[in-house]
Amino acid sequence: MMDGSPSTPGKFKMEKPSHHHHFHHHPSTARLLLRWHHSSPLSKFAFWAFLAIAVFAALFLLSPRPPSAEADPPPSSSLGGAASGNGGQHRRSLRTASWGGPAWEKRVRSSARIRRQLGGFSVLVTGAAGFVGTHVSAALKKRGDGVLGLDCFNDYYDPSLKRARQALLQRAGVFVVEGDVNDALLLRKLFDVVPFTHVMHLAAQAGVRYAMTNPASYVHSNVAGLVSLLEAAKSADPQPALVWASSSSVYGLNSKVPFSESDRTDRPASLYAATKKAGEEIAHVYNHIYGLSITGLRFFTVYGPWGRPDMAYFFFTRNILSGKPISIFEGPGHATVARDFTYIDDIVRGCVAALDTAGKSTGSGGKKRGPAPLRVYNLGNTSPVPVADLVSILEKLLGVKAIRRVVKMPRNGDVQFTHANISLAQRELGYHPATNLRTGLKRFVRWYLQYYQPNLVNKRGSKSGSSSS
Ligand SMILES: O=C(O)[C@H]1O[C@H](OP(=O)(O)OP(=O)(O)OC[C@H]2O[C@@H](n3ccc(=O)[nH]c3=O)[C@H](O)[C@@H]2O)[C@H](O)[C@@H](O)[C@@H]1O
Repeated sequence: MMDGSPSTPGKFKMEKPSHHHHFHHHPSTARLLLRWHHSSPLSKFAFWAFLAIAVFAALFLLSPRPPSAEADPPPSSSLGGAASGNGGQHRRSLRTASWGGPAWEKRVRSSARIRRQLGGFSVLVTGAAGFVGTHVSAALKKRGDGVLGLDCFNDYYDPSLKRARQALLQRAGVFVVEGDVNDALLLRKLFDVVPFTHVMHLAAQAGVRYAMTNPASYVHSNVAGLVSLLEAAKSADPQPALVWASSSSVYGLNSKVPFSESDRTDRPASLYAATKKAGEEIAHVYNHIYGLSITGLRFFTVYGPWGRPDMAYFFFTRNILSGKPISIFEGPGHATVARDFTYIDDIVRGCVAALDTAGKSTGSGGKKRGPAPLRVYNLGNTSPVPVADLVSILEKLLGVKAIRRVVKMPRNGDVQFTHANISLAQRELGYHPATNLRTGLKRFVRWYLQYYQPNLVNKRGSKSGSSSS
């Protein structure tokens, strides 16, 4: 398994039960038993109490882990919603639903309050503690829109990174409610408390290869979670306009480049892609029946500061720095594997433009009043880079040679090549990506070192003046 692999439900290895020990053949066990026999009632009580707690803790830890990642939700902490599920596997939660109440509602309202004069939005951002969600939330807040976040803080990747993003947002005045998009009660409550003008739906189970490990998680977040959200949005009055994250992976085995929105998307190569494609079809239904204004954005391999540790550029950096080998995939016949890597700031501009240009939903209270917009856009960089070149850039920026292992691309859902045609987004959203991979990775590396090795950076910084540009 690759080092960058996320934590998975399977990561808790069950120890083989060892209760078939024949302790009467075992002198030390026999001695222990004898001692136990003569021990005081108090220490026996302590023993049983300890055992009960251990069993309880083990049951909790071994229960299936929650689903989604980047963005999407189960509970915990003081504001957690109801227990989140994972397809058929529901994670047990020791916490009870604790959202709601006047103080909580006040926080929600205050975070969602519009603070600019003309035409401000009130936006519910799902997956707000995710990579893209954090950046979009901060950008909207900065220009005076009201922003309320929702995130489940699951452990698909290190939740402490999500917590750090949450802290960042909190300082900016964005409250991130902890809860699952599958929690219909919580969603209804949020729409009752705030008349959201827009929803930026970024909660999802991301990652292409992890879909082979935990398929249920993709169905839970990307299909059931999306439907749950659309149900809440269509019943809300007023109905919000919805912008959500689809994926470049929907192009699947499409070999016509660059990929245009009108190209075939009926040959996904991964379950992840299939759930995103399903999302696009589901969007059509809710637009058609309920008059919801919906915009799908097909993101192309988004990278940058505060990024996702499960993505290649991120764990390559980690491995290069720690002297571990990295696997660079190649296609059949040594064919290059390449991605249209897109920098986060460009993506944020695309997201905000999609919100700005989203027409209104026409329904209310679940009834359609007229046709509403249904749109889909590629948000890429239109400049694919081979993965091997990405590694060379990282080597230069880090000043460390990578230990490269070129391996045949495993049959794990990856496609060989992505390349976005962005002319539609250019025309209709004014989307003009402005960051090449070198510049974007430089900013990523600067953030990475500051975040993970602040002491080293400060030392280096004090020797050479400044490490940033
Ligand atoms: O464009 C998208 O919609 C998708 O972009 C990324 O998916 P991916 O492009 O596969 O990004 P990485 O997982 O970071 O992989 C980047 C490249 O590195 C390659 N790779 C990955 C892992 C590895 O060990 N070696 C390796 O060469 C992959 O084949 C791929 O070409 C995200 O992870 C998805 O969540 C997102 O939906």
